[in-house]
Amino acid sequence: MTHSILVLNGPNLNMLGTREPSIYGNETLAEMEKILQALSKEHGLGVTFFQSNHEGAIIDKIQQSKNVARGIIANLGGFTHTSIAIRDAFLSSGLPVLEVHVSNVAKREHFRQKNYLSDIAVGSISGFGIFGYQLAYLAFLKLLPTPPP
Ligand SMILES: O=C1C[C@@](O)(C(=O)O)C[C@@H](O)[C@@H]1O
Repeated sequence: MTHSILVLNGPNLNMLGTREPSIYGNETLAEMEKILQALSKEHGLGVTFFQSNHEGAIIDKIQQSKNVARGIIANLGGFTHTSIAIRDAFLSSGLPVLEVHVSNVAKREHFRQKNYLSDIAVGSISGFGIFGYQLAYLAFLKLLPTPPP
């Protein structure tokens, strides 16, 4: 869908709801998608979803989103801390990116403090569970000009 926000989730985020609930909570990706779809209906800014456990598939999706999506809400999971290639794909797309993390990454292990996305993102939301995706969507409503250019 053109002129939409792409919600892009990386590895292991398909396991939300059952994955380490003490860290990531009990809510699922499907529940998050339902909430954002309702927001999209209310506000008229389209939303599409993509999740992959594969770095190349994520890069392909970002490349395909150039001149199609209006912005990306991205939770890259573990790739946040490792992937220069995904960072490069975002830069090449020219799309505004809002970073989301379900857990508060700043409070966690040292190896999670390396982040290849945050300095090229418009902003980052971390530690609010799946509510973070909602916050990012609302931020895009503020940031993007209406109607689309
Ligand atoms: O997979 C994830 C999930 C995460 O991105 C989050 O949403 O809190 C944080 C990452 O460090 C981790 O590898």
